[in-house]
Amino acid sequence: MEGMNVHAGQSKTASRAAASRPSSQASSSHTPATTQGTPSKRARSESEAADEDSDDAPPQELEEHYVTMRTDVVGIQHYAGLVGAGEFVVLRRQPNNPYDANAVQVINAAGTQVGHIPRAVAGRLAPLMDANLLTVEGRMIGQNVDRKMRYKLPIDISIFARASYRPHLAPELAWAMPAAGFAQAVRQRDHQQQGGTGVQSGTSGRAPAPVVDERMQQILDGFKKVNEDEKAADGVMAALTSDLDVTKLPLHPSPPSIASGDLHTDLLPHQSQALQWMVSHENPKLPSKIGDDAVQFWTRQKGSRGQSDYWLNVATKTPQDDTPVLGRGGIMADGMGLGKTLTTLSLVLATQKEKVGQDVCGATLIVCPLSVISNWEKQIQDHIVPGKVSSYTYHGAGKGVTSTTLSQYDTLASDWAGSFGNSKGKKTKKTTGPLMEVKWKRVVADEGHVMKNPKAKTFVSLQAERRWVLTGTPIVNAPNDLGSLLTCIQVCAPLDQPELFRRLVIRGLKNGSAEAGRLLQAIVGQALLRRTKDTKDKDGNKLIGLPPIEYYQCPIKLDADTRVFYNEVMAESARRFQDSLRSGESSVNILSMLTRMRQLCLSADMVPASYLDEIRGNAVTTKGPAVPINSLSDEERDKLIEKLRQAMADQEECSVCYDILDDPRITDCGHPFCFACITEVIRRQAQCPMDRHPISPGSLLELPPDVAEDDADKYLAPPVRSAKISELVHYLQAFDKDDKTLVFSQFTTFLDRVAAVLQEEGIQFCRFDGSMSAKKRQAVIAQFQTPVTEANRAGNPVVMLISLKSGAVGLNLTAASNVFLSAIEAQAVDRVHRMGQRKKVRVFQLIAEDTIEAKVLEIQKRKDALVAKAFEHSGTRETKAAKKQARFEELKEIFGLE
Ligand SMILES: Nc1ncnc2c1ncn2[C@@H]1O[C@H](COP(=O)(O)OP(=O)(O)OP(=O)(O)O)[C@@H](O)[C@H]1O
Repeated sequence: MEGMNVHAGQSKTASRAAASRPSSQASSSHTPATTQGTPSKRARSESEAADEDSDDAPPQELEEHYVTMRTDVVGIQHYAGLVGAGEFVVLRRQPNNPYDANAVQVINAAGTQVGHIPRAVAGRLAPLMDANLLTVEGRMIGQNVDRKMRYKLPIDISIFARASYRPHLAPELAWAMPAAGFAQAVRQRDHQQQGGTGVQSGTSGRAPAPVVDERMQQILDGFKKVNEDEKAADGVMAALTSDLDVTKLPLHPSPPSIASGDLHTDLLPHQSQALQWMVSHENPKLPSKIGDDAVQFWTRQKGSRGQSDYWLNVATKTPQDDTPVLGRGGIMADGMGLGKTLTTLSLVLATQKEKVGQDVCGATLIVCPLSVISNWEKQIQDHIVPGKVSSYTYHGAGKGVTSTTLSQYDTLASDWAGSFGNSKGKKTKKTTGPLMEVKWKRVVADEGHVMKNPKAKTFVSLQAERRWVLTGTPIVNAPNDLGSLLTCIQVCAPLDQPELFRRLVIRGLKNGSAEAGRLLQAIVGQALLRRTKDTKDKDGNKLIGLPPIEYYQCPIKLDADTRVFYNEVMAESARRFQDSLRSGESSVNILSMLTRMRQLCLSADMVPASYLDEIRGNAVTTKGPAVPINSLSDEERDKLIEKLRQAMADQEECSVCYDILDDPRITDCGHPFCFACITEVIRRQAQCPMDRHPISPGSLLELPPDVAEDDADKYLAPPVRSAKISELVHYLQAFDKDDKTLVFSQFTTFLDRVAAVLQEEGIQFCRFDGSMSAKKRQAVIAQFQTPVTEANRAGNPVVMLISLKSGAVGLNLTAASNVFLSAIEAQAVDRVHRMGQRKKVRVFQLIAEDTIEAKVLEIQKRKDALVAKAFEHSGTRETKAAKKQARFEELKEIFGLE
């Protein structure tokens, strides 16, 4: 989506201060007809789309630049808003203006009104704006920072709209063209379309350098690649942070330590530096005099001729009299395993005596994925002297815990669902409950890169003095990830507003503007600290000494029966895929075929024998009426439940939204969907999208409440020895008997099968997956992290079977020195290759020869991003249409159809 030149007509820039977008889409006599869709259903603006899960965004047509014209902002004398030359301003419709129903307000980046657009211009623009046919943006040419009495100020107004509207809109906008008398603004492409700002990295706004230097080029090139290749993100981060010499960061003068009686562990130097950096970012100070470097982009400026000094935001060019409010916090983005948890706990200790504002409690709330909660508990236990920090793990309201009780702890750890309700219905955002009632001293989002809407919105709605995001991967998919993090920490306002960030940074980056790159670099310099395992200290040593990693790729030969089955499935799948490409039919079935082929590579029995018939279309399908679930036999019902459970375990996608099943339901004809998706389908056509079987709300079945934990073992599969499982066991038996090993899989059903064989072989193992409670997870990790000794050998697991989805982030599993993976997943390897690891780490990839696995690896080498997306079901920021297109391309490649 970021790649699209879609601009918001009603920017959110000023939304904190004032009104929201007019909801009416009043049709007007100016509304042109179009043969390409109804113009009144204009592509949503970026700001609208950003309010929702971007995956849900409908396909959008690009808006393009139509015209930039120069006019005035009038009525300046009536309003308090100050503007600087070059400042981006918001043009907002004001339909309730008592003097002019067509009024268009001009609002500065700080959200204060500056004036209006002249009545004649507004009269032309308003109907088109109301009909959502175009987007109008303003950039000031004049300024009133000197506060001299003025009635008007020149402004450039740019109009953007869909390309397909041009034949109809162009006549409507003829009045804006130069020939019609309007002075066409000098077309400063770099400014108008690329969001130029004139900001120099980390400084107080010198003139932009005209040439793109090498490092900047690296940033820009990197960003072009980030969408395609996650690995490029690391390079971009390195380039973005290269301005800061991290070796020169000051140490904390008196960090919590063994000597101070607070910790059992002394901080490493890089942690002490991080602590000092965090403390200073919680207490930022505005520049004390004119000429001092900008802080969060605010500089002091001299007022002209007897006027008092004022503040100028050098990024947005916003001048103001009021002292700017600086954000407190930042993004602690040290690479994985550098000890961000202990650094953050030290921040809690080091600031325990700091004064907090009125009504603010002294507690730090840490919000993180469920799998990471136990890590916080464990690290508090391991590193902090008992009694120094009071901590509590919060698993949700309803247990009688009040906000008053919560606010009395020093730290609280909570998972997202625990804090804010689970996400039944994707857009749920719970903004009530005890956590929302407390004014926190500090809120911390751990593994903060998982924060997308609505999580980010919920995090933003927590009341806190200081806000932190901890993440080892600040850019996951796109540069806008940094914008989202900025929004979460509310630092560098008003750039923390998504709309402005997109306008000033993202658009420019997309167009290769060095100025936008410099602005981003400056934002990173203000708000983010990042070192990696490869960063060297001032003596040239790595920050943490880690043993080496060795990677092994091990080819596996499928057994003869599986090979025959596999070849048939592959041939049939490729044929079906080709058919679907020809007919334009959805690729739904093909995606599940892909999953089936991957399962065949793991263990043939994961795929039912009837599967070939099913994909050949020979399976009997019921075309009778919708069957109410309560009329099914127990046996039929159990079968459906089992099928749904399997779909969940395999992380199958919903065939309607192409996303992981959310709040799943299974139809009586046996197809799983998200509840919201299938409900919408039923509303429209009451047929199963997979086989056209009639369905109704009554023919949907949901999973019964969670299986009791202790029953989990009863799901052990029969001990089937596929080629891959046999090879895995062979390796495990060859390892030193005290070596510990992680076996990752995306399919928990595969882990079931491995478990059965390990049990038969007498190899001690434990499991870690999404079905386990936080308590059980913590117990399992503690058990696995216990080194093997003669005394405990009997009950000490040497293998952990771990689900990739729930175990790849945030865990400390340094007891293991071997890792088995299907694809090299950096995050999974980082569970083991981190501080505390003493042995050499070996990473094994068991790849079934001449299969989709091998093919994918081959592609991976050529086109990393393509494969990453096909095999990972992690959400991205692509629109649904873009995602679908990308998948098609991936599949074509995998099936050898290109
Ligand atoms: N100063 C220290 N001395 C010894 N061990 C430490 C120190 N600081 C942290 N550790 C240990 O290093 C390991 C990694 O720390 P931590 O989990 O905080 O990393 P992280 O930066 O949060 O990584 P991730 O991004 O993967 O969550 C933990 O086992 C932790 O206990």
